Amino acid sequence: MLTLKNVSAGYNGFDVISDISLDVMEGENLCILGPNGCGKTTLIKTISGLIPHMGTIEIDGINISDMKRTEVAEKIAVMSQISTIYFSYTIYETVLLGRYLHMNGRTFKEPSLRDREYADKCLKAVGLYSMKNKQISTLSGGQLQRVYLARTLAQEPNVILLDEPTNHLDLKHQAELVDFLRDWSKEEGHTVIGVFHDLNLAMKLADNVLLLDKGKIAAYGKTKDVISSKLLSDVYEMDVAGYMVDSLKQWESIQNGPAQTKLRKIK
Ligand SMILES: Nc1ncnc2c1ncn2[C@@H]1O[C@H](COP(=O)(O)OP(=O)(O)OP(=O)(O)O)[C@@H](O)[C@H]1O
Repeated sequence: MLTLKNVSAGYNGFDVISDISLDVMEGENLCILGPNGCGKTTLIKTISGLIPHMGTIEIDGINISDMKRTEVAEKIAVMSQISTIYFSYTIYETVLLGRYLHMNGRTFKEPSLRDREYADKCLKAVGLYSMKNKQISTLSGGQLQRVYLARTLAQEPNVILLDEPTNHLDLKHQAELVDFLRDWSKEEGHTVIGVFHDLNLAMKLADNVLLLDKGKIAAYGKTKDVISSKLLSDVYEMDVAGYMVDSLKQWESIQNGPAQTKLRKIK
């Protein structure tokens, strides 16, 4: 569905990612992992056509360099990171912006019944329907992140690209997002590619993992194979599995340990 062949890209004439080749199939969840500054966001920006690249990126066999930006946007949607809000729209209006491509020249003020129904469907999917008339400037980081997810879904893309989509979400909403993305990716014609720092979430979501190190592929393959590989610890320069097991032991000791002194609720 999405193929990269020997892709390199960067800024001001310097490559940040180089020689990236991958093949993402319909129904697949691919997680991109790697330490800070290794080029994960740059790879997402490259796939979405935001920065120029060398090499080939194809979607359904068509080179994205031969497609108009609107044609790429019909196939690929990027769930943006939270940025400064300059204009305050309502949640509903923000999600409706995701319908722009489907509006065929109609203005933002006159969405069709289908546009409105689809925006509502996306709002229900992220659990924000009941507050759809709130201004986005009044939302918490986690709520805003869910609005952006709804806007991305409203675009009705085949491929969703996510850059650290869970960084403002509480534990429950992280788990819900991962479940949601897994289900969404298994619908016909869908694929999810996401950057995650949380390896546990990546393990829950990913069919395959791409591990980046200094802009190059350090490992690429089935999630279990990449996560269990020694390369993971080499790239992160720490004993990743040991760290995870230690954390788990602490949780186990809490679960199995003696009753804790009762904490008083502060009123
Ligand atoms: N707009 C830009 N102009 C110049 N250099 C940039 C730009 N954006 C990123 N870089 C550089 O490219 C490199 C990779 O950055 P990128 O944001 O892709 O990394 P990342 O793996 O997503 O990092 P993190 O995990 O910290 O979010 C870094 O050295 C960064 O300084």
